Amino acid sequence: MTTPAKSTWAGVLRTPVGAGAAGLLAAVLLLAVLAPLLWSDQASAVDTGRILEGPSGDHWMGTDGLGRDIFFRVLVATGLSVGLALLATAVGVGAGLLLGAAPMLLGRRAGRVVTAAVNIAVAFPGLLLALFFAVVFGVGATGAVLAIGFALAPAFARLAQTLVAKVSGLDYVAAARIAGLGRLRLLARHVLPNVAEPLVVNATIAAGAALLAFSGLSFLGLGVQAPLYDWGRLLGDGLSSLYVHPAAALAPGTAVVVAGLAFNLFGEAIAKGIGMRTTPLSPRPRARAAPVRRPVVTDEAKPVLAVEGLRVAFPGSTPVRGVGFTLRRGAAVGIVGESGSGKTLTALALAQLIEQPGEVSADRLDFLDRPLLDLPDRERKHLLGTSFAMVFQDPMTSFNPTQRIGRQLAEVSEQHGGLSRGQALERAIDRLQAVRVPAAARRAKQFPHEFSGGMRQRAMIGMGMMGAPALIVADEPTTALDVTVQRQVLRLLDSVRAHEDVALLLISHDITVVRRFCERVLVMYAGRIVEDLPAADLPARARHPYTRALLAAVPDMNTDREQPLAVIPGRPIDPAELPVGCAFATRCPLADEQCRSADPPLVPDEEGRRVACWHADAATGLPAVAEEVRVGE
Ligand SMILES: Nc1ncnc2c1ncn2[C@@H]1O[C@H](COP(=O)(O)OP(=O)(O)OP(=O)(O)O)[C@@H](O)[C@H]1O
Repeated sequence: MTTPAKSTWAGVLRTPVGAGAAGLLAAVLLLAVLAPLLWSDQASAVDTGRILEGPSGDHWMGTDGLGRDIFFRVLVATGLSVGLALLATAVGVGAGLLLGAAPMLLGRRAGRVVTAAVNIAVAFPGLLLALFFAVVFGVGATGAVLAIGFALAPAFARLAQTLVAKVSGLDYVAAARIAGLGRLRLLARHVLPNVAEPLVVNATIAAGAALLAFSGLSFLGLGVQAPLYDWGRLLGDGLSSLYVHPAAALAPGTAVVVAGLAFNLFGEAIAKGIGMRTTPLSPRPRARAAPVRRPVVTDEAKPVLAVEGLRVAFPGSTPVRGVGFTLRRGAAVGIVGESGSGKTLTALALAQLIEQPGEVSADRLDFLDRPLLDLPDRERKHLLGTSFAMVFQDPMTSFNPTQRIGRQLAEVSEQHGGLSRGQALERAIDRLQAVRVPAAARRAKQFPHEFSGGMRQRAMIGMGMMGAPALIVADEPTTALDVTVQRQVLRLLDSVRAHEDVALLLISHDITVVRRFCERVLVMYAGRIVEDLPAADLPARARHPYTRALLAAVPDMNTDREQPLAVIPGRPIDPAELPVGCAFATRCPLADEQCRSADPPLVPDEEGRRVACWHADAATGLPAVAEEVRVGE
């Protein structure tokens, strides 16, 4: 597990509460180690002549029923009290982590059973659980450690579950999955280090609670047994003579309160410190307050993205089969195709977001001239985090509903751009302004639900621009929006592309959108690119029967509204049941025996246009505008 960055600790220690709590905790821990070594003899020395004496110069806190010095006994008891409390906390955190990570390690079904059990256990009061386990494990220190440990476990399991689930959904964990890491390694290398901070903070606070619980069990006679003694036992012993000699109970009681406070205050101070963090935990590049500039310097003539033979395979199907294209700075390329043609999987594969059991392979997948599939995790994460922006279909699920928009945008620059919290927030406001969110400074403080759909999508684009993106992949970015807002968002993407010199890959099922905003169009069918042509060539020079059918299915102002809408006959192909020949053959008016027996290759012509059809030349005779083809006619 990684510990919080040095600067965070330094920050915590600089605050008065942090410094006080740290000093107090250090004293308690030091005493726990040294007191049993230094004063054990004085603490156990019996003096029958001075039984139950009150405080005096010889015995600052008086003596107990055997004339032993209470002050020394309280000091020596620090070792057992703190040691056992820490042990119980370790048991609780360990068991909690195991239970919390179970859904990730065991898979969905077994994970659900564990989660249900944890949910039930969390509902029981901790002290009740501790008493129950104390009875199960028997009276004594070991039993009490296990009892308190297991009583703490459900809360830690719940916390670990939430944290693990949150981190598991992050891009870099998905990326690590694609890199083929096993579940255990994924947990150890990518998940646990990222959930360590809140767990450590909670464990510190829980240690205070364990100390209290342990004293309680010992006080009740269920914990530490004679001749051993901890604060709880001393408290129990002292209580019997409370009216004669209150110091005998007050001294161990005060020790419990002070030590408990030390753990609690220190835990709270760290929590606050983490919240006030002014530098990212990792990685920490040298960049300072200056606006984030392009982190990867590339030869402008080189493509931003070069893809060859991209494949996405799942057990039993290969929904993306050999996709290849290049994208240059400032260029806009569109991918169109019906639902299920593999557009989204292509985008996810580019962003390294395909999850197991899916597998991505490619003859070439170079982003900013770096082979994405071969880069070390950390480098790939940084490269994608700074230069690759993704705008998803549903603006509602793109943001964390519990965090303010500005904070979510700022996080990107804190993580990857090396900006401080304040600087990152300033940049977030600037980016929100850039994507034309009105009153950006005020809006930055709002939660996602306070934004309209279009504004959320603009904020998402703004988030993509927190770094210096070289590529924006927008997957159906306007599907969830109404028509006027759709236009605004598309225009915004277009202006970002033009002004920031960013490459844009626009994915849509709507060929008219792609035609309008992109200079090149890739038409996908059954996981392959079947045609690649300049948008200006649509509709006249489209040579694939599928492209022409897509165009023909788009109604326009001249479409006769009395007639049923045109559709492409037949159904899209299931990637698990691909035919031997051309996948479009069953729906194609030009299909013949050759089409049914051999899949046509994607062939470029002298102008760089590519088409995969045995009858590409004949296809230009097919209708490509809506009123020319109607189902049922
Ligand atoms: N996790 C998965 N496991 C197996 N098959 C999948 C998985 N995800 C997607 N597919 C299949 O891959 C094919 C392509 O899916 P993809 O989401 O890329 O299509 P799309 O063209 O983006 O369609 P839409 O516009 O509906 O999102 C579909 O047939 C889909 O069923």
